[in-house]
Amino acid sequence: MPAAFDFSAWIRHRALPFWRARGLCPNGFGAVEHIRADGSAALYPLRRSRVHARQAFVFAAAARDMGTDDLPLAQHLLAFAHRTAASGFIPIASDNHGRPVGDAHRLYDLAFYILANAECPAPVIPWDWLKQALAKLRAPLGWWDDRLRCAPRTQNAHMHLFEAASAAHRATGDPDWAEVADECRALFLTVFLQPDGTVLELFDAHWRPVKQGQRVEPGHGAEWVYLGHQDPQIAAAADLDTIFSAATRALGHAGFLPDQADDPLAGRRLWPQTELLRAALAQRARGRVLPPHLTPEAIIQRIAHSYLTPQGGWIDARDHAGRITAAHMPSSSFYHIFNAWRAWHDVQPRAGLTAGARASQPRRQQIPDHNPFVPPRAPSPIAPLR
Ligand SMILES: O=P(O)(O)OC[C@H]1O[C@@H](O)[C@@H](O)[C@@H](O)[C@@H]1O
Repeated sequence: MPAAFDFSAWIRHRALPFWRARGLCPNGFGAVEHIRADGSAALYPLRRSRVHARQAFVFAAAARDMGTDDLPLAQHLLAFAHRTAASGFIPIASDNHGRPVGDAHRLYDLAFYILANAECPAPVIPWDWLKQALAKLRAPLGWWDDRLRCAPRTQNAHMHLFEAASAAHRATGDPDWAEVADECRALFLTVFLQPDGTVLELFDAHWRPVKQGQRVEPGHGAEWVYLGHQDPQIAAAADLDTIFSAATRALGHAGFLPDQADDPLAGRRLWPQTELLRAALAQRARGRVLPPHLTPEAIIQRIAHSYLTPQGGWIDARDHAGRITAAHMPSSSFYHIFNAWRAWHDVQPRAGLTAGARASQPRRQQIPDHNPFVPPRAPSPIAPLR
């Protein structure tokens, strides 16, 4: 089945202009936390630190892969994120005057600082600063989730640290980042991944799974299938087919991944669907024959019609019955969408390229501006650009 939805045209001509126009603080204090359903930027809610870094990643990636002029914007966002951490600790968030709020120094947020820095052709944040920031969270095995060593410890933060450290190693060739990735990989293979292919989320200080609140997020299983496919050591050591089967066992009747497995009333955010798309692309690249409802073409159509808006925004969450539950579009979801676009176009991470060579090799794709949704779809509840 040919894909009717033009993902590239949507990203270039709808999403990037929409988020450039509305997703940034007009006073220069980073990215907004979300855009409201009426299309207006929400200027007052606190902006989580990860949001500036994730949007920096997206704009740097667009500059690199699509040849857009977004690199200065990415650099501005990441430099702002860095400034909010002038104390040496990454705040939980910043306010609409750019002031840091909290100093938890979360591993999860730091992972996105590292990832965005690696995406830029030259570091915006000194790599040594990022290494020191990580050293503040060092644990006997892995890293603490924040500087207060709050429990439970999470696989999620280490999954994103694995992604970021791998990117930092590709960008710099620095073996220190390879060591960070090695440790996260080992944790995945020996602690997080279960024999039945599920991935547990929560652990105590000694990496024993906690019982209370323990859960399985199939979106994370799907994410590991893609990350594992990109990583020869995981691909050799883990059974990606079993992980893919475990994640897709949770699929609802309409073909969407719920946020949580084993809960018939679980809602479904946008991001598990983009991770399912990446996992399906990985499985196909590995020569697996996918059932019709799990082909990448089928998944992208479902994403386009259930979540993406013609204006370049998104409906971020629906409940188990498909009803819209998100009142706004979080900026943080663009990172997932852009990564899915990368996988869809098989844009591979490029190892061994120097920063200068990367900067001079943007993929200047010519993408015509036409309706990315073919055939025309029902009007979106999101207001058009004014
Ligand atoms: O909830 P936000 O910040 O949009 O993040 C969206 C999701 O990203 C994924 O990669 C995971 O880390 C999830 O646990 C997280 O919920």
